[in-house]
Amino acid sequence: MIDISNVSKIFKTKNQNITAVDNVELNVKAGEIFGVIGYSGAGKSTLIRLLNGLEQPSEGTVTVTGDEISKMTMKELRKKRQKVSMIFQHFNLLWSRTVAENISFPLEIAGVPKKDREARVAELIRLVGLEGRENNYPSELSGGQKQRVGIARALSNEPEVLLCDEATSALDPETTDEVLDLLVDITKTMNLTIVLITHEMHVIRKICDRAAVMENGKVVEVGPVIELFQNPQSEVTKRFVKDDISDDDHTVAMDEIKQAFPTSTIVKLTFVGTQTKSPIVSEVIRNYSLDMNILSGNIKQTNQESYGHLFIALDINQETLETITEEFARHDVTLEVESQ
Ligand SMILES: Nc1ncnc2c1ncn2[C@@H]1O[C@H](COP(=O)(O)OP(=O)(O)OP(=O)(O)O)[C@@H](O)[C@H]1O
Repeated sequence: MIDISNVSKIFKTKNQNITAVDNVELNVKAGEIFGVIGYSGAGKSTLIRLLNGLEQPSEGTVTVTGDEISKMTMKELRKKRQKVSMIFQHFNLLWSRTVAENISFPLEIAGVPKKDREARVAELIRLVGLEGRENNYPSELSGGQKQRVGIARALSNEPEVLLCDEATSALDPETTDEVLDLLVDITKTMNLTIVLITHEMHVIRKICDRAAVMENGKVVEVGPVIELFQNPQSEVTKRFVKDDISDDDHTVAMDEIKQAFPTSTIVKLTFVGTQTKSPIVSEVIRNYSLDMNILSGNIKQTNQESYGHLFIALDINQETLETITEEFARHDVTLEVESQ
């Protein structure tokens, strides 16, 4: 679907050459939500702009749905951008046009007849949940609603690829989640492939299938999101994961916990890509008639799996402990004894 092969982008300024993208090799599969994460200056914006020809590579090739972007003429690129569309952090709406007129704009440029445009705009407005707002101006909308207009506009020409440039960075956490949910929905209903760039691991965790981590223009790590969380390799990935989990609190409290439950066995359950949605903990506790206290925990959800940990205090004998350890293991949950 998308193939980035040995791509570098060097900006030549008066005083220096800046390597914004450094020998990057990436593939994105059809139907995937692929994330690129990195701190400011890592090269994310430059990389995503290479995908629709807003930048041309200094070296290497970028191929999107069969077309090598750097070989295309301006006219071909303009047409291609209807199929590889983009949404932006600051929405980039036309302020003197209403919601409906903003969404209609790319259709006008593509020469779609008025009647077809109106039907398509109405459909898009429904799709992004903006019914009743057709005649409002962008200044009359909340940030989340503005981004919904941006999404509807980007979808008007039925793209194959949607590029998202920090699309939720200007939004509050709740609105961010709503917009992310909308992106997941439209990926499925419209057979889209999404490439998004972000500096927030939360965004990657919530909706991406795979992600690449960038630093100094290079991709330092790439893989399924759950693997990046379970087993981050590079320092920068570890920092992103740690910021998202922020799970240090239990170590501080463990001594107090032991004092509070002197006769209990304290165990740590680790969920590593646990696929089951069934409440496995309560199931095991019920089946073995155990007494349990949940002490602390941090379970996070990726778009498919759970990961994280839970500390619990149990009144349990050794034999049952061994049995439930096996039971949890069958559900991809690891049980470790912290204190007995
Ligand atoms: N047009 C340009 N001319 C010169 N240097 C540029 C240009 N665009 C980007 N750069 C430089 O390339 C490097 C990567 O920038 P880029 O904007 O791609 O990073 P980023 O990860 O998207 O960061 P941010 O999140 O802050 O936008 C930076 O050092 C930046 O200053």
